[in-house]
Amino acid sequence: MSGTSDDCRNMEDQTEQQQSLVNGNSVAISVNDAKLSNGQAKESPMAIKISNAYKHYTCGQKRTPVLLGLDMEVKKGQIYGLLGPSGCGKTTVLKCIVGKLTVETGSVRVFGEPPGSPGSGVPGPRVGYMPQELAIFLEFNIEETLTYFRRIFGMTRQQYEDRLAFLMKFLDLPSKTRSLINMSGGQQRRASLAIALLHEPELLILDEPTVGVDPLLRSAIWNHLTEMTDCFGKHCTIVITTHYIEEARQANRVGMMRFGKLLAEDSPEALLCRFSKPNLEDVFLDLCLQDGDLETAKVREERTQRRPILKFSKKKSEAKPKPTDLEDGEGCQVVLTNGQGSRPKEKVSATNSAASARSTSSTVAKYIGQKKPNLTSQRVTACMIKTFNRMKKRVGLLVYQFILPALQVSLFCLAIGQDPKELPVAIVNLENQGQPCAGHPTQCPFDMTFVGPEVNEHLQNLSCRYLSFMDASIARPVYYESYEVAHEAVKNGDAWGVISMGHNFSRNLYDRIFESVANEDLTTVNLEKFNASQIQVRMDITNQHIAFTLQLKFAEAFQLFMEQLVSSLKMSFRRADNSYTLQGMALGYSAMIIILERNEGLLDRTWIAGVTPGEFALAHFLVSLVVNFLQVVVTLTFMILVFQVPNEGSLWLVFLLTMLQGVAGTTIGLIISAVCKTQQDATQIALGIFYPNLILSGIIWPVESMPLALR
Ligand SMILES: Nc1ncnc2c1ncn2[C@@H]1O[C@H](COP(=O)(O)OP(=O)(O)OP(=O)(O)O)[C@@H](O)[C@H]1O
Repeated sequence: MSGTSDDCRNMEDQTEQQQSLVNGNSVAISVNDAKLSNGQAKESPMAIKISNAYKHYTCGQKRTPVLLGLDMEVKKGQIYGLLGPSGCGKTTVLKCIVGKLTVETGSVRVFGEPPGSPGSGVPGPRVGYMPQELAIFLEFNIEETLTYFRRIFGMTRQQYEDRLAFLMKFLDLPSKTRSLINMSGGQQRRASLAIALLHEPELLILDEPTVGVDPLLRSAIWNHLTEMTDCFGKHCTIVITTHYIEEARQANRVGMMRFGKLLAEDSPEALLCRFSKPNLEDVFLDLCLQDGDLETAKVREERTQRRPILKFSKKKSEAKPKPTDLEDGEGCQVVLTNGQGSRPKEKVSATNSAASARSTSSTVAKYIGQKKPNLTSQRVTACMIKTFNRMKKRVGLLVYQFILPALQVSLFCLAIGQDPKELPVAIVNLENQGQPCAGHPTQCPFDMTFVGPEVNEHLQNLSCRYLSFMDASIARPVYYESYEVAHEAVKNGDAWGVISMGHNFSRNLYDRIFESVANEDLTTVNLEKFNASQIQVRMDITNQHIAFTLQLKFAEAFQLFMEQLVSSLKMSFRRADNSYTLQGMALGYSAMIIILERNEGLLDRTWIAGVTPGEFALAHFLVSLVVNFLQVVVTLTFMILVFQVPNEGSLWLVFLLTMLQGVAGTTIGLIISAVCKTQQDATQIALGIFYPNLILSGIIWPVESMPLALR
């Protein structure tokens, strides 16, 4: 440990102006900012100002307080190190700054405006954000990743090429075409940092950027950050959180945070001086002791209750926490460590500092002061290209997108809508003593004149002729000698129904037809003969679909039989038309897309880069439209060309209707994606929607049979 009282006195001269108290009304000025001009301290404009911020998270019934009257000030051109133990609320503060979260009481101002306000540029190109999680497209390579953000930020190709070359060298990244998934954890974090640095924003928000980075590179990163704030009229402001408290010695100003408030905020030197400690960790420990070390969760809870979070009082004096008294720094000693974590002025030699300076001078100025430009189409295009690229990378998804619909249609056409096969049907033909009809003629002679059954063998055994029109591949006849036995077989499940015809079926049917032709009035037909000429059908309707199919087949056979018979009698007969409607529902693929991006942290990054929810949704909608178009083409091609499903109307209307179904599916998918946090939730909701849709759509049962309200 070494130090001199002269050093400390110099420091005190500067820190007199700093007043680094959390709730101090005096203006805080960092060491680097305390430049004298005409003998007067020139105050840098404020980049970030957080006043009396309160916030809590709600998880079910549980409210977790996170910010408890936080005050924080960051001036333009500063590197601000936000330090504190895990869970104290650092990330929450950063998210409030970039506009991802809002505070419940108090205010947050970035460049003088609330984040998210129109024209503030935050979220947008004025800010570069590196979240704690990786938040990168792992299936992309570095170039593809940075190109996505280049499009969002509207950088020219030349600017991008220069910056890419610099970042590759500076961050020691491997080949720009290597997939991120094949990189080490440290390389992935550096790629994530490259995204935040790409457009050289005015405000850089870095949430633990040096985790998993080796000391040499960590030092180079700090060096670069320092250059960014030093070289351009102090326009670039950096807020950085880190677990390595000592590396924050290189910041212009540090805020020490605990339990949702700042215990102290000042330059590292001033803090070391005031507390007479050799390092910032010891300073933090001292501050914790002052704040009430070993403060248990219970004590904290009590403190929270004393000062309710949802207090809308504007009286700052009531809400602010007790300031840490740093005023007693008189006579303190500046304690210098052995060069580790020295101030920016004593830079650690950066491996690529020259490259850094070159690059920054060539490109930074182009972005400084740039407000959120009106680049809607550019950002939508960026999101669309990114989504197409992601699809291209995921072969499985591509298969899902285009091959699955074709497979589904094929399965649908093969498995659904076909007639059931080989259904046993009990036949009781008493006219033929219950025996099969082998040997009986089934054809009427051409141009036969009706002369009566006695003299025309072709009109005998009409029961057999009727049975000959039955499609045996669907209704397989099983002959029984009595109705009772046949009925028993149906009851036992050996047959799906009974067709029975009486002893004199042909004669009675002939008489019935003859008499109706002669009298032109069916009501005059003898009732006994009428009954004896009927074909009796009794069905097992436990499976309604099979029962309906068989009834239809029996009716079709009867229609054909009568058509032939009546035409042989030179009578007219009108045949009814059949129609078959196939209805399908397209499933939108989009239900998972937003969830995946959100869970990977990519969505936040995209928001903070300035893409609005509307632009993001539009991009996904347009991509879905293209996907739908191809799906519909594949589906209709299979249905119409391969499976020959008849289309009686306009093909364009069929195409349009199918597209509209796809659009409906996509829209539902986007809504599900927006409201669900996990893929499991989305799957459950999608399934939950599917069944009511299926049941109410009329596919299974006609809508006409439903209660009016359901229709
Ligand atoms: N979405 C959330 N819902 C409920 N609680 C949350 C949520 N996000 C954070 N928290 C809680 O809020 C507190 C502060 O979290 P935050 O991430 O801001 O801490 P941190 O200081 O950044 O921690 P670390 O250094 O470990 O990243 C923690 O107790 C955390 O569990």
